[in-house]
Amino acid sequence: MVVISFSSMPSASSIFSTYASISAFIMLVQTILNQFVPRQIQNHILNIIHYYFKPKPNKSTIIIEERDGMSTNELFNAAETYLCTKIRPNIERLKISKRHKDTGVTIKFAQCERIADTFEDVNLEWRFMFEERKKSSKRIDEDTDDIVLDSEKRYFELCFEKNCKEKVLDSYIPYLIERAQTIRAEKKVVKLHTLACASNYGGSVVWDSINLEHPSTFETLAMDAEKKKGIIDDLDRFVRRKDFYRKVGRAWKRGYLLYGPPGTGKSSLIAAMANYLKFDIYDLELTNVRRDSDLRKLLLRTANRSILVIEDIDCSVDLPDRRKSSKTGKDFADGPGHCHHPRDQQFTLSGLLNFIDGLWSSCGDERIIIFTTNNKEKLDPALLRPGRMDMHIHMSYLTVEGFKLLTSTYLNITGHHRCFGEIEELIEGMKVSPAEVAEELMQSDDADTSLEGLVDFLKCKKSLVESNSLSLKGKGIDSEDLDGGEKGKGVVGCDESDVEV
Ligand SMILES: Nc1ncnc2c1ncn2[C@@H]1O[C@H](COP(=O)(O)OP(=O)(O)OP(=O)(O)O)[C@@H](O)[C@H]1O
Ligand SMILES: [Mg+2]
Repeated sequence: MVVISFSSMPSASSIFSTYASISAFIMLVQTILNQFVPRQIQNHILNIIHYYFKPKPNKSTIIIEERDGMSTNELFNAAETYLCTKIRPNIERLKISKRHKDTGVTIKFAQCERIADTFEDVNLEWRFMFEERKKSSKRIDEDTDDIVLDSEKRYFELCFEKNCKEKVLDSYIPYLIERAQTIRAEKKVVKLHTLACASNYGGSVVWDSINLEHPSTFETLAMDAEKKKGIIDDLDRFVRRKDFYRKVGRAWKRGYLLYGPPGTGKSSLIAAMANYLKFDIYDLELTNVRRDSDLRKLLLRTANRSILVIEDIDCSVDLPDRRKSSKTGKDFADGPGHCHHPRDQQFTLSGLLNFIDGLWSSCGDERIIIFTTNNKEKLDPALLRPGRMDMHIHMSYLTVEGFKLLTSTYLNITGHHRCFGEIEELIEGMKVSPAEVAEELMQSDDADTSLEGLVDFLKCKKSLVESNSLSLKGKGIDSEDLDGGEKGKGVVGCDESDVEV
């Protein structure tokens, strides 16, 4: 909610509705004084009348201070961010700074400034002001958690015609907040939060963050174009559906399950999603979490507009299923994806799922959760049931279309190359991951050498696969059975059983 204070005071001139009536009044007084009062006293009286009755501009002023008590005034920050995009050459002094983790410089005003703006035909004048404080006041810097001494009071004055007050409050201020959010989102550095052991917290795990430098984007991902568009549209729909989620009474979260063989781009897709949405990633390494209570603490310390990632869910930790853990209270089943738990591991799949579906998702907004696995069929059914993961995305082996994208990003080849025919035939007849091909394309600066190397690599892999499958057939084993359930090698895309909410 925005708290507003106006600084305009009722003036004597407000007694008169127009400038014309004030002027008429002054002329009348002057005529009377001319007849009865000596010249010197006349001037004195007229000065007083002018002082109190001079026509005042019909303006309102909003004051936006930097602090509201001890807290930061978000409107001040929004105004500062917004106005820095309106800086004209006439501004003489600016402060610029860059912290270690920033990608660009931050611009701030260095002296009192006036900046004009217009919004739907309303003329607005901003004034940046600061005053020396008699006594410095302490505050905590929200970025660094350091205690800072403020020796000056900084604020903005926003002046406009009085009759535009409603438009300014109801439309211009929300517009300014939204613009500032967009500007900040564009400049935002995506962070990767990983688990670290904090010795000063009794050895418990805490989040530690670094800038996410992963350059993966949707443009560089070798995927079927239509499926890629499907994922982008899904993300766009998710972020703009705040009111929808509220209306239907659902927590504003979305779950994705990425599955497929190693090196097909599951982690790259996560990075592409984070870079696209500018959401931070929380990489939850389950093997480092011992108890449900630790998990809860960690999840509650994740921020809004973030992606919680649990990679290799089938093998990162043995997660006993809900039924067995609730009945026996101890650790559990053998079988696919289940091995014996270490004794001190009091961590359950139900703990994870309950918390994610329940309290965690209702405690924040715009949460995305992504599980990845190489073996979807080994996952606990509790994870796969409809409604749990909203979209199942199958990342599969390289297609010809994917190969074309890789050669354009890695080798800048957009047209044809003499090796393409042979490579495409080889790719169509075998299972090769984008990671393997990408690795070959990086072998040389020279495109011809890289592509010739790729042909050799693919031929070699093909003959290896063929001789392996021959020897397996000799032992009566179907090589398809050893392929982690990967059926065929269709393009990367959504499963037929994808669940859409
Ligand atoms: N679909 C793809 N498009 C473009 N590059 C890809 C793709 N898949 C893999 N790569 C390349 O291969 C590397 C490894 O891929 P990535 O780590 O995303 O695979 P993964 O599916 O997560 O594998 P794993 O199952 O082993 O975790 C990436 O850094 C990227 O360079
Ligand atoms: Mg991965």
